[in-house]
Amino acid sequence: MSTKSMLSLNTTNLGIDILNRVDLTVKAGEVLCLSGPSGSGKSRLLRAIADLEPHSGSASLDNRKQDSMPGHCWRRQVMLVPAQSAWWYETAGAHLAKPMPQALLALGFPEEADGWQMAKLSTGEKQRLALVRALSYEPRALLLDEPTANLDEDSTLKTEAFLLEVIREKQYPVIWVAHSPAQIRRVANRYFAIEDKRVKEQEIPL
Ligand SMILES: Nc1ncnc2c1ncn2[C@@H]1O[C@H](COP(=O)(O)OP(=O)(O)OP(=O)(O)O)[C@@H](O)[C@H]1O
Repeated sequence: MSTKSMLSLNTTNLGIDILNRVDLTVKAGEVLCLSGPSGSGKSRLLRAIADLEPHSGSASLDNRKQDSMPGHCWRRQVMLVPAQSAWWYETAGAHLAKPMPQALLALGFPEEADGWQMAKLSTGEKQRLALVRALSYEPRALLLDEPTANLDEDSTLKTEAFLLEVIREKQYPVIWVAHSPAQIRRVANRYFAIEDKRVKEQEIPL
């Protein structure tokens, strides 16, 4: 059964050493793309929002504040998919909170992928599996760190289309770190870039 959460993801005066005063509001179903030079703090901003990194200021899901709950409860709701994920179990399927046959199929996995040995998966397969794992936990917001970085053009387009469909259906607020102007154009509702230690809104590239 599909459950819509319709929550907005907010940051208020959030800061880390290399980023100042980040105030973002991402509405339900909205994709906010974020770019910036290498080392400008994109991944660390996502980690701070996921409460995995010390920071000042706060983050909230509607009126529920990050610091009102234990970190692991917050992260179940505000799900970070890092550029590189850690894997604990022997098989792909063992990492999923519930069977996800449609998502696996949509991301180009064959039916038997559930039983695949993690050690044999390619980087791109792991990246797609990390998205399926995140969705299997039924989060309420997504933080995606370059989710198609290791994928070829065809898989990139497939993955974008799949994510946009899920985001629309579930109405997740999403922060999506992306470098490619073409991808930003395809997926972003709003676009921000890091400049001079600040996150600034920009025109979506033409
Ligand atoms: N725990 C830490 N304490 C202090 N500095 C750190 C820590 N972790 C990473 N850094 C530094 O913070 C900077 C920002 O790192 P981050 O991974 O957020 O960059 P990024 O914008 O995501 O870059 P890229 O596009 O290359 O992935 C880097 O210079 C990195 O070396």
